Amino acid sequence: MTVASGAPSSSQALDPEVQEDLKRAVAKKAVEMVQSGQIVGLGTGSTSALFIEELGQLISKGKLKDVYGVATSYQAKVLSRQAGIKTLSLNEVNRIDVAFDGADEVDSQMNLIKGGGAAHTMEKVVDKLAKKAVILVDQTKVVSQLGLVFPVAVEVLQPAITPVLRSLLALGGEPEIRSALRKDGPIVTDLGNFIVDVRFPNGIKDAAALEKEINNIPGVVENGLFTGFVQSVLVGVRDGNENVVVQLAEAIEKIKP
Ligand SMILES: O=C[C@H](O)[C@H](O)[C@H](O)COP(=O)(O)O
Repeated sequence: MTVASGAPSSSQALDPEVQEDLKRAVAKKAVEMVQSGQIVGLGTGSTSALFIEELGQLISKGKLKDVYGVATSYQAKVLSRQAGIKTLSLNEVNRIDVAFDGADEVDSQMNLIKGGGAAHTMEKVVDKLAKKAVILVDQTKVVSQLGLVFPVAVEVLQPAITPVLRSLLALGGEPEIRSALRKDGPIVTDLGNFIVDVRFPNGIKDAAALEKEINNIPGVVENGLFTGFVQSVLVGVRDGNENVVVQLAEAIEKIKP
């Protein structure tokens, strides 16, 4: 299965309303994968927010029972509460059956860039602990090479920011401390750290190696490259007839930008 021909390439922006329709269609499809009694990892971001809303509706209609969420962020926790989904902390569960999460970029190997919402550290913990991680994206997120458009988010301990910036430069990146829209100065994550966005102007050739290299820098908490463990991606696509189609890719080499 490939993403439908006629779909705009990932570099082409979609009308925001169309993109929202694709995300909604993916969220609706994804909740069909949840079963009663499951513990579900809940990602962060606009696509995950739609998933949480749809999941809450199934729970409130009684179509799903005894489902608990494990939230990856403050946002996911608040949205879950609003949607009527009970959440448990990671320390209160002995398993996560399945995690649903968004992404900023996905390549054909199902490697990801995440962290546009600065939540990638706990997302990586929850997604990797889950028996299965399902990634929810619209067609604009599918790329031929990671990093050509989106920077890699790196969560950094505040006192280590300067040496970490130096090390990221030495890796060939162009690091920039993420600043807040409505606050002067850097954003501080749910975990109390800074975020550095690192651009790699020629794209990322070996995402798995770069993920490890960045995490080896002392002072780095976690970076937004997710490599080698995702096996399911739901992609919302607008086909040649302008219909919304949701495609499930379940093996590497199955997603084409
Ligand atoms: O930190 C945020 C997350 O990694 C999000 O899952 C990612 O940025 C995708 O978000 P959205 O669904 O809003 O594009």
